[in-house]
Amino acid sequence: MITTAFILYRINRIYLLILHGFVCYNLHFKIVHYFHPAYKTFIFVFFVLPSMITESKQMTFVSQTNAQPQGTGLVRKISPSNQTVSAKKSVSENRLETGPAGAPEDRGTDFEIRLRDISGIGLILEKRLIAHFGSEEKAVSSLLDGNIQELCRVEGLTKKAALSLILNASKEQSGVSAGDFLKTKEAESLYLGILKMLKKYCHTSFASDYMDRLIPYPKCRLDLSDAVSDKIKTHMMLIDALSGDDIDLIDGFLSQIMPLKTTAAVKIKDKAILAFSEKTYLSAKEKFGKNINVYWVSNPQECADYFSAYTSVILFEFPEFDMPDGYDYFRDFENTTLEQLAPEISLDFFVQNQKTLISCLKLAEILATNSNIFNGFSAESALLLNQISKMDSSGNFAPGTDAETDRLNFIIKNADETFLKAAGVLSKKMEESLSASTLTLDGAQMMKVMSGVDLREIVSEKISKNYREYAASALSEITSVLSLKKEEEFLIGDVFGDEIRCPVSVNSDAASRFKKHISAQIAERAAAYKKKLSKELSGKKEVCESLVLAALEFDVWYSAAGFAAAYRMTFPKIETKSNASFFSMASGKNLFLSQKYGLSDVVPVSYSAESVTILSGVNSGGKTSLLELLGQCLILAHMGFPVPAESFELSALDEFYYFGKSKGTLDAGAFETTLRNFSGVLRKSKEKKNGQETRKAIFADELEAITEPGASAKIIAGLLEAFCEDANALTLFVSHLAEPILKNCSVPVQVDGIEAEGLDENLNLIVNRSPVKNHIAKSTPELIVEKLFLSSSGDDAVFYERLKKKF
Ligand SMILES: Nc1ncnc2c1ncn2[C@@H]1O[C@H](COP(=O)(O)OP(=O)(O)OP(=O)(O)O)[C@@H](O)[C@H]1O
Repeated sequence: MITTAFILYRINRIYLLILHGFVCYNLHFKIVHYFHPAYKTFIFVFFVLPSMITESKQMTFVSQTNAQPQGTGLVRKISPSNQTVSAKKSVSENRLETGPAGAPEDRGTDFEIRLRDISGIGLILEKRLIAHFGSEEKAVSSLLDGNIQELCRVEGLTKKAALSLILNASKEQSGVSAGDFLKTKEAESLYLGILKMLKKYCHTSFASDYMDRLIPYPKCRLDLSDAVSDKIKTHMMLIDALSGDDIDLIDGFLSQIMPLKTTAAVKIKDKAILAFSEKTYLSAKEKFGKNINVYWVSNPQECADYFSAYTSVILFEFPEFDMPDGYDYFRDFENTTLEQLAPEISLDFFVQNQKTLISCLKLAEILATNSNIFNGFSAESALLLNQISKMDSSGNFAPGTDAETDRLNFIIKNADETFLKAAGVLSKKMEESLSASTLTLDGAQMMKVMSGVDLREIVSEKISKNYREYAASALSEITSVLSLKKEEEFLIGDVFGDEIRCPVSVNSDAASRFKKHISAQIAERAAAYKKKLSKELSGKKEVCESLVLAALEFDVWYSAAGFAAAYRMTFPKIETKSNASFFSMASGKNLFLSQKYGLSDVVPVSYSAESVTILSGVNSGGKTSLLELLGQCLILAHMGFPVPAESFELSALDEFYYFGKSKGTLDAGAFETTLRNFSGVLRKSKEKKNGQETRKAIFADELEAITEPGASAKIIAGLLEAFCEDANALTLFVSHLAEPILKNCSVPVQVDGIEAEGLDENLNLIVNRSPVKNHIAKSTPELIVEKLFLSSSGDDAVFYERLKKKF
């Protein structure tokens, strides 16, 4: 009994506990009352009382705000003004407010969210999130802001998991989830179909992921959809104001924006810190070891090895032995920063994210001239853009930004070719000169040759004047082609070697000495530039991070507005007070058909209905498409989005039930499930939310397929009768059985119809896609059979003809 009591205590169910207590008491006092008399007190003090306290706390919290229980420690206070999808009460201008909106849950007032309140966050993840963000408040903010890039950096958190946490946090914040409005699987797939289309307009994965957080809100939380409407309206106005060229530019910039890459673990490979004492080694290892290799050196040989293995050596102290020259010494270890040791580290963030940052800055620049959506493009942003644009992909000068670096790079690139070319010209001149010469030796010269002196020496002497002249001209040509400075000109003096040879060759040692000198100059210049740039950019990282976040968030609303503009959508008018359940649509176009066939090929449909209606009509007349379109409009309207119609008015809803065409005819399983579903809908009709009756739309498409036609008509009639009794239900059933349903219905039900007049010369149905009010339309399947017969041949035509004869 104690065990059971304990289990009940753990699950905090006071009524079960009291029941348990009651049973125990009976058992105990009637049967085993000779047990210890303190048992009764024990049960009450240790199980009933704590349970009552906990339960009463929970009940207080639910009745107060539906927010989470207050606790100690950190929390994010959320006020309507700082919610990501702002819960700011801004009544849409399209709202027909004939009275106060349905009582929203108290989520709109200040409340607190703790990490553990968010579904999916256990103890370990809670700790990791706090460790990563520095505090629980920051972690909660990050979740509510949907900062997926940062969340993905939390240990063990995949993108999928981070997205799911963001959705859960969003749900915790608003108190509602998509499932509160979308009550059937088909309603959910309609919503997912819309999201899929919407996501195609997103330029960044951030925006695409964010779209999952845009859900249809029930009547009691339409304040949240107002915030969405406001955002989309602002961005639609922006799109209207932009020129086609600007739109192309914005689209291009947005497509370049990627999640920011972090540089925390960057390792500098060409630098090393040498320590000559254990103390310095340990401190340097701890402070800089993550980014720069640190070595404890104890002898000159080791020291020399490190000097030659690394381009740059950093010291905080000197050894007792001699060491090579060429190191960077930092006297004040404590105050030396990583950026001072390796300026390229702080530059790395800008290098790695250069494309994204430039795109964001250019986007900010273009938006600043067209709107006030971004906080203006300041002189600081312009400077930042200039600085970041000057870098190449390694943080060096980008081509065209430093004339001297460009000149030096040109030399490196063209030196070998220029030397070879000059050597070729020189050789040719020498050849010409030699072939036009004769050599006459005097007696002394002949004696020299005979005593072993090389004839080349004598020839060289003879032609040296010419050679010097030609060589000088070749060097001057090199100087001019490579735009060499005086000191560089001096360095190429021996590029053709010391001796006169023909053909003339390039002295590879001299050439590589020269190139080494030029490369050193480039490196020196790059290092100085990096140092200067990293100093200028230090402290700008946070500005850049918020700029990128702003650009990503811009993409969310800009893409949503782009989607709305592409399908010429308009904002609906939602009636929140009227007792009537209705919708009224003018010139609507099914989004899925528009996507498939193109907007201009879809015929606009107008239709309005209230309470309970049957929509009858011709096969292929567009009933399913219309029902789907109305579902799209209901969902989008409750999301705060515009709808694909010239105008759309509706009574606000809490729930949407959509039953698509049943796939299994005469399937007992499908039949039973459908009846159970409707029983659930009717049961819920009687439930109240926040003291208000639940307003719902129930759309069903050809429900008759669930069983044989006669029985179907009876079942549907029964369902419609039940819905007629519910003033809060907006019911629209598409059916080919309007007449038998009416016969079986004890209450009058409105029937509208889509009727076809025949086939046109292209065998298209001549049909008015907008239903005629109070009209039972014939299904006229014979028209479709006729169409198939006329458009086919051979065996197919024989088959269709046979069917045709049946009518
Ligand atoms: N508004 C429209 N504009 C253009 N084409 C349409 C429109 N509505 C429907 N169609 C076309 O008609 C086809 C059939 O439409 P739909 O399935 O909605 O008709 P239905 O009345 O439900 O037919 P059935 O009673 O046979 O199930 C669609 O696939 C589409 O190609």
